[in-house]
Amino acid sequence: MYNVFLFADRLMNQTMKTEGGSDTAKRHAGERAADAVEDGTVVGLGTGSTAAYAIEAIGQAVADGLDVRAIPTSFQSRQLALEYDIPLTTLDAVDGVDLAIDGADQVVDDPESAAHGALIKGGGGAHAREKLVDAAADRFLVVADPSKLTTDLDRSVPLEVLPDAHTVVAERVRELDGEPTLRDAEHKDGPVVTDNGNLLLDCEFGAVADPDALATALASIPGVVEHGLFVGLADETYVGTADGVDVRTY
Ligand SMILES: O=C[C@H](O)[C@H](O)[C@H](O)COP(=O)(O)O
Repeated sequence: MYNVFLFADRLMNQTMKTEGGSDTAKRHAGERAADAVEDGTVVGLGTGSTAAYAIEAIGQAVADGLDVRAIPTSFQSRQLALEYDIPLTTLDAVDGVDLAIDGADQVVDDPESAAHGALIKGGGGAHAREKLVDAAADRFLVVADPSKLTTDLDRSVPLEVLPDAHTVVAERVRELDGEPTLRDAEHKDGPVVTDNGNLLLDCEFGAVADPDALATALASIPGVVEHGLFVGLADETYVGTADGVDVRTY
């Protein structure tokens, strides 16, 4: 019972991080994604309030006998996996990742666009390890509620940067017509420090016309550990609704 309250408390904190979005929709997306986890496989556990519902459902399946090994993408997802007794492993201890389930801050939902299925991630600062695991997976399944769908990626793009590099990276972002802001912590003086000991720059570019080109430009800046543009990585998005789930396949 204690674990249930702890989970609910954590989930509430995660949910407060996101603007909008229905918990019912998130739960539907997460639970349906957990159904895709097959016996005997390696699964990547994403981060955030939507992925947390998938982790909860995988935990229940494990309690019912499902055999999986999971690779968490953050301190948060590792803690949830431990609470649910989901067996854990690491990327360097497995031959591959069968399936990764992860949330997103924005998902391009426009079949006419070359960017259909492109994502912005990193609202929780976890995108570096998320990209590592999501990109390694044979199948990357995004879980989202309808508030995440967009025709243009127009939220700020998070960059995880080496601490010494934040001013020089910020200057390079301005040269790309972006406006960088060092992410401040809410319950600590100073900046957010990621799970990897780095800092975060949230970079406003307006509506990103060519996510692939911006991703290439950001990746080439020395000191950038990882950016939050996920282009060409997602295989499917499960969009939770009040009644069920709509599936996008790319
Ligand atoms: O760094 C955080 C991750 O990229 C999350 O997956 C993303 O922020 C979505 O989180 P949520 O499902 O809470 O909106």
